[in-house]
Amino acid sequence: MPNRITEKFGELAGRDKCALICYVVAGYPDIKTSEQVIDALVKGGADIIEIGIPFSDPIADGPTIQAASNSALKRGITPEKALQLAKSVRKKHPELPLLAMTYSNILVHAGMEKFMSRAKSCGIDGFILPDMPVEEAESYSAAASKLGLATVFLASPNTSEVRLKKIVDSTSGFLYLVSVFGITGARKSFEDYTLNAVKSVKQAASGRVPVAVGFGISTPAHAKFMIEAGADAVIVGSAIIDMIAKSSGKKMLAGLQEFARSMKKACKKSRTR
Ligand SMILES: O=P(O)(O)OC[C@@H](O)[C@@H](O)c1c[nH]c2ccccc12
Repeated sequence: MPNRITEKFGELAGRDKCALICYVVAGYPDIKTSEQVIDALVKGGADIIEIGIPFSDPIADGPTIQAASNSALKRGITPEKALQLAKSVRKKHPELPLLAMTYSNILVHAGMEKFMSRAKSCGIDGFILPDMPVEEAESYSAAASKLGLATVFLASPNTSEVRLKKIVDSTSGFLYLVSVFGITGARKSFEDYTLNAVKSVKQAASGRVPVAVGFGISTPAHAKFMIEAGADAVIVGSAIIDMIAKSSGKKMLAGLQEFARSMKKACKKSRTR
């Protein structure tokens, strides 16, 4: 089922480019600014945006994103307000692939299909639910395919071959490979096991679905490392949230645009592969 995500990957592959996927927390530091953050990242070259819908118990998130989520929740962000943000971004960026990144409790609480249908009407192209294992995703995947929404499933460096096959068969849009063991948060460097994981997941995906790598990526060199291992996209979250926490106003937005530009510049496939 083609949608903005698959079209974007197709367009980039044709130009030997990789996708830069950026994660923002809806409502952090406030709704208006999070929309300006998205504008700045897109201006800098971000290809796909993950809109984080803050949740009270973000188990897979490191301190940076937990703090941002808690701050947004304290300022009164709700799933509905996060979807309103998506709607406003959609108006400004008709072709920008948008993913809702949140925890399955939010969907279950609101009514799975009802929430997904509402998200679709606000311009969301797909979901990433880090706590939705592929083994329990039947009704979620059924609702998504009925609505024409992508469901991005996650694999990690120690995902078994059998489970990886299930994830490749079930994921749509792209497959999210978590680069390291542990939680989100900018890392200084990556070890060989990450390199080997990218290669083996790419092999398992065998061209059926793009592979995006996330967790810890915060510099162009990191992006290059993942792309040279075979990644079709890199995902950056905490490094962006850190920049928002450390700055404000026009300076912060200009910094984010420049950061996205420098990361996007590294997102090109080396022809030698
Ligand atoms: O923050 P990092 O280390 O750059 O990783 C991306 C990550 O933030 C984003 O994709 C994400 C935010 N919350 C998550 C929860 C689980 C998996 C992934 C995520």
